[in-house]
Amino acid sequence: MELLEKLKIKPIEWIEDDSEGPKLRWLDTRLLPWEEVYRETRDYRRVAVAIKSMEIRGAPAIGVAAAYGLALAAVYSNSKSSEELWNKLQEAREVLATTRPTAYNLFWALNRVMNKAREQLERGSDVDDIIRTVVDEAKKIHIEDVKTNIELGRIGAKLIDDGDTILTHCNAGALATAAYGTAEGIMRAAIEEGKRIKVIATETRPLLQGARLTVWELKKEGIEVKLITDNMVGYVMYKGLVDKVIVGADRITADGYVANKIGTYMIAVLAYRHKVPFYVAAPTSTFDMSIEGDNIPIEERDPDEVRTILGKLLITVKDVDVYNPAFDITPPELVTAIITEKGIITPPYREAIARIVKGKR
Ligand SMILES: CSC[C@H]1O[C@H](OP(=O)(O)O)[C@H](O)[C@@H]1O
Repeated sequence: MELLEKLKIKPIEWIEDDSEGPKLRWLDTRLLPWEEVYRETRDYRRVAVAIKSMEIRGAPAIGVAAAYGLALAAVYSNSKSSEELWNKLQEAREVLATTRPTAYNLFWALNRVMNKAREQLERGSDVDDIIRTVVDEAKKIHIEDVKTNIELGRIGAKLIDDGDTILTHCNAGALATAAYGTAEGIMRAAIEEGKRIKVIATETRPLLQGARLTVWELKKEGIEVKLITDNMVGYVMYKGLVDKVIVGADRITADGYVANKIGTYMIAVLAYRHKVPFYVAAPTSTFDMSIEGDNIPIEERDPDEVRTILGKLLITVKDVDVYNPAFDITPPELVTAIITEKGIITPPYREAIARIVKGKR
């Protein structure tokens, strides 16, 4: 875990040196940029609440948190047998899996931990061995996410030129992952290589992840960032102020359809119209190889997220009907390239994704 110590922002931490047993600690992103408040728990159900309420948000971060949720369920299950432990893990998986439907990393992480636990169960391992396996797998997912982001950043930085202005949407940074970030990871890597970049961040209505999180994250590290409202993207591109777009992803299908924060599709269309490269940064754990086309489940959230500013200021008639999809879907023809920790994926996507994600030759 020494790698984690070097990173400036650590949004999720597994704490073991506590006399009362291990616990999970996380930065409550809902309170940024005003307050840096850390929460902690030993109860996997509280982790589920943190994911659903978006204290913890961002596809990779959700996966890491859910994996640690299973670890907490195992550690505090008080099971008398391996079968009892397995049943309790299945209950915990169900609670964690029903928090948010779109980010594929959630299901990828839960399945990876459960598969390891099942392997131990089928080998006849005892309760302690299964608990150890679950905790160790969650820790592996955590540290792998950091290493993945760093490698993805290094690979993606090749696409960035000195002097580029990069537009990004929502937050795909350290606050959306275990650390370092995907889209913002590419920005960090480019800067570490000595490239001078500027960032334009969209505010990202309705929950303002761009204004609240991306701006906070980049300013904290001295990275030049300019904030715009979502409806300014067209004019900013019309004026030629954007050299590249880099966004994250919540789920990518086997043929390159990209689910990401609502507003991403609009930006992709504008980038296509203005011939601006539109890059998607995502670890291979975001790819759902079981889906093709735009059949991605899109989360619809509380209407009051649209009716108010962060639940505090009503900005419309209080009972107005609302549509609040948290994500949209960008078709592959609008995506210039998908940057992963295993390489840069370019069209034709179905074949290239199978090669990179599944390692198929
Ligand atoms: C590193 S990908 C993060 C991805 O997740 C965000 O969604 P949310 O804030 O609702 O969890 C957004 O779509 C980001 O691109």
